[in-house]
Amino acid sequence: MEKFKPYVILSAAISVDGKIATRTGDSKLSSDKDLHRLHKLRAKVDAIIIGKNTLMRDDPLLTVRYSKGKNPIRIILDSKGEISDKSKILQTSAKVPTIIAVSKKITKSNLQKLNNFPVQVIITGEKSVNIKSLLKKLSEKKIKKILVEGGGTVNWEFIKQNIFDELIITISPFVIGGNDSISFVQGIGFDKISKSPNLHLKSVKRLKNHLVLNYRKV
Ligand SMILES: NC(=O)c1ccc[n+]([C@@H]2O[C@H](COP(=O)([O-])OP(=O)(O)OC[C@H]3O[C@@H](n4cnc5c(N)ncnc54)[C@H](O)[C@@H]3O)[C@@H](O)[C@H]2O)c1
Ligand SMILES: Nc1nc(=O)c(N)c(NC[C@H](O)[C@H](O)[C@H](O)COP(=O)(O)O)[nH]1
Repeated sequence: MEKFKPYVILSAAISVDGKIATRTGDSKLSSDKDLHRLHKLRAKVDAIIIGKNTLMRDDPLLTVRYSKGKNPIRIILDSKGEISDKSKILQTSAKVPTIIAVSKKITKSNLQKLNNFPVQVIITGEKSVNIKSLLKKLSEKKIKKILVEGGGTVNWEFIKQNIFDELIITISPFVIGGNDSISFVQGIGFDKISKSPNLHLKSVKRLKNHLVLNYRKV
């Protein structure tokens, strides 16, 4: 493990066929019990990372609401700074610390839009956000533990670049199917099983019809 890197947990709720959202972007897979578990976990990390598409589709708050505890810093990967100024994340940025990570592709007007809010903008990467460099900057800010809450494109980047330590996956009792629905891990994927990270199944917890699997990278 590189010394500069914070501890990274990838988290998702998947259908039994490995999807995190339908082709229309409907992603409500967790049960209330599972959301309580998720919010407890949020309270134990220093920051949460999501991708721009998840923000645009879900308009999340990424706060701790179903359990007690502090809100982690919210970090959005948004290469061109395209998120809406009406989004809940920007609208609540005075109350919850928020970082928007962008690349050099951001336009002046989008940078100006983000700077109208009390968020920190981190510019790294040529086309998309350079995640390794971002993690290094976050570790310099004493951010030690990060929860990555997807979506599939972001998950692939962390897995492809081998910059995660743990996976916490809830298997929800639904089957979604479809070539155009979103998988837990998008991107081109590995061409050989041997290229996949090796995972050690650390625990299995049953929450009624939902199964919470905790894997560590070997
Ligand atoms: N069920 C779940 O647990 C769960 C969790 C999260 C998201 N979702 C769903 O996933 C869908 C969105 O997933 P997605 O795969 O389309 O998008 P995503 O949320 O992974 O966002 C991808 C976008 O992030 C931006 N980005 C910037 N730098 C990047 C980098 N270095 N690497 C990767 N992305 C970078 C780019 O604009 C990119 O297109 C939504 O429908 C959401 O509801 C489900
Ligand atoms: N564990 C989990 N189960 C789900 O069923 C689901 N849809 C997500 N999705 C993660 C993504 O980051 C979402 O946008 C936030 O879970 C919404 O977060 P808020 O409630 O607004 O805090 N995550």
